[in-house]
Amino acid sequence: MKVRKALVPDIKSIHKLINEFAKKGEMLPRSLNELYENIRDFLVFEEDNEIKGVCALHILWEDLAEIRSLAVKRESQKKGIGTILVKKCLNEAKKLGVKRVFVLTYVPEFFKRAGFKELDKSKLPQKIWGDCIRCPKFPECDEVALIYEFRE
Ligand SMILES: CC(=O)SCCNC(=O)CCNC(=O)[C@H](O)C(C)(C)COP(=O)(O)OP(=O)(O)OC[C@H]1O[C@@H](n2cnc3c(N)ncnc32)[C@H](O)[C@@H]1OP(=O)(O)O
Repeated sequence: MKVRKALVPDIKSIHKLINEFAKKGEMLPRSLNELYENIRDFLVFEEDNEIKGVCALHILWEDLAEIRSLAVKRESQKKGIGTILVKKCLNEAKKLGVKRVFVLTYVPEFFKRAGFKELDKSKLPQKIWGDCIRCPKFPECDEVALIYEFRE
């Protein structure tokens, strides 16, 4: 078992994993193009030569990053993989010097267990809404915003 940076040959598996959940409305879809362009944001959880989980950390501004596209294969859920991936992304954000990491999600309870606090979406800077125009739900966003702040 290992968590590692995603590689180009992983993208098709990552695409399938994310979009299976996206088809059911559980998370936002990602195109192959977006995945290749942002590959350096992605971590994968690999076990028995299979990608069982994926998560991305996207830096947005001097003091703000976003955790995106977290997905764990249905049969591998509830074994701690999602938490491991989120913690790795938070560690990376800390190392990079980012002070706050937010998520937009339909599973706020999972992120609360990982130390995130719920936040009024309107408190997030305008900059983050740039990507929302491509979201199928725009402008009726029903995701919950949560934030993780590192202590000084
Ligand atoms: C920013 C975004 O990307 S939001 C998109 C999130 N992704 C999805 O919703 C896609 C479908 N869901 C999944 O892939 C997974 O269920 C995930 C990623 C949400 C959770 O991954 P898992 O590996 O199952 O989580 P993990 O085993 O680390 O669970 C940690 C804790 O959260 C709880 N938890 C897991 N999923 C959920 C959930 N959907 N709602 C509430 N609590 C949850 C677990 O019960 C566990 O609690 P415990 O510590 O008391 O036992």
